Amino acid sequence: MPADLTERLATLFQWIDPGPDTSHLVSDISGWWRDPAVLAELGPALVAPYRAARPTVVLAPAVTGLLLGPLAATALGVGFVAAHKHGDGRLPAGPLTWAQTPPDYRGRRVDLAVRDRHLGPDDRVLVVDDWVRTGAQLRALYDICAVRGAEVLGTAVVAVDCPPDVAADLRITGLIDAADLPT
Ligand SMILES: O=P(O)(O)OC[C@H]1O[C@H](OP(=O)(O)OP(=O)(O)O)[C@H](O)[C@@H]1O
Ligand SMILES: Nc1ncnc2[nH]cnc12
Repeated sequence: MPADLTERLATLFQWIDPGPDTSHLVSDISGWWRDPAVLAELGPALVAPYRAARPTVVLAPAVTGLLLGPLAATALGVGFVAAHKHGDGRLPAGPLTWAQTPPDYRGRRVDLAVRDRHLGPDDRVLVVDDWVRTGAQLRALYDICAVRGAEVLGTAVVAVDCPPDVAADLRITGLIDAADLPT
């Protein structure tokens, strides 16, 4: 993890109390996008561990992945594929491959879909996301890649908040350990 970037990610992060109707704090990562130097460095830092494996495409889930994925893809000079969530009202038309997640960090099972024409057997896929807790969404993305015959190289996230065995199993690299974010 690049030490200077990691430090700035921590400085720009906040936990927010959404108000009296909510029992838990929510993460606010908007400061990462607002800082021009961090925004410019995120893509190159995320993809650095995977360059040698020559990914052909970056895959990321809605909604935050739609921001981070293209930063990573442009850093590599490859294209970007979005994974859409059922229920967000913006399902794409045409042939799709679906997978359902195990229960995620909110206890939800999420249905994710990827356009078939954008992912295939010639692809070596780098998955990108902002945060990983249970790995549920990543597992569904890996399932979709398997159905499409694409090879998953691993996942690059900003904040690693999962047990080490999950990180090892899913080949996750990160820019900051969530334990190092301010409380
Ligand atoms: O490891 P997991 O338990 O799967 O949790 C991590 C996922 O959950 C968050 O997304 P969320 O569904 O909250 O969507 P968002 O990007 O719209 O915030 C985060 O962006 C990851 O995709
Ligand atoms: N964005 C996020 N994704 C997963 N787990 C989280 N915990 C706090 N914020 C989170």
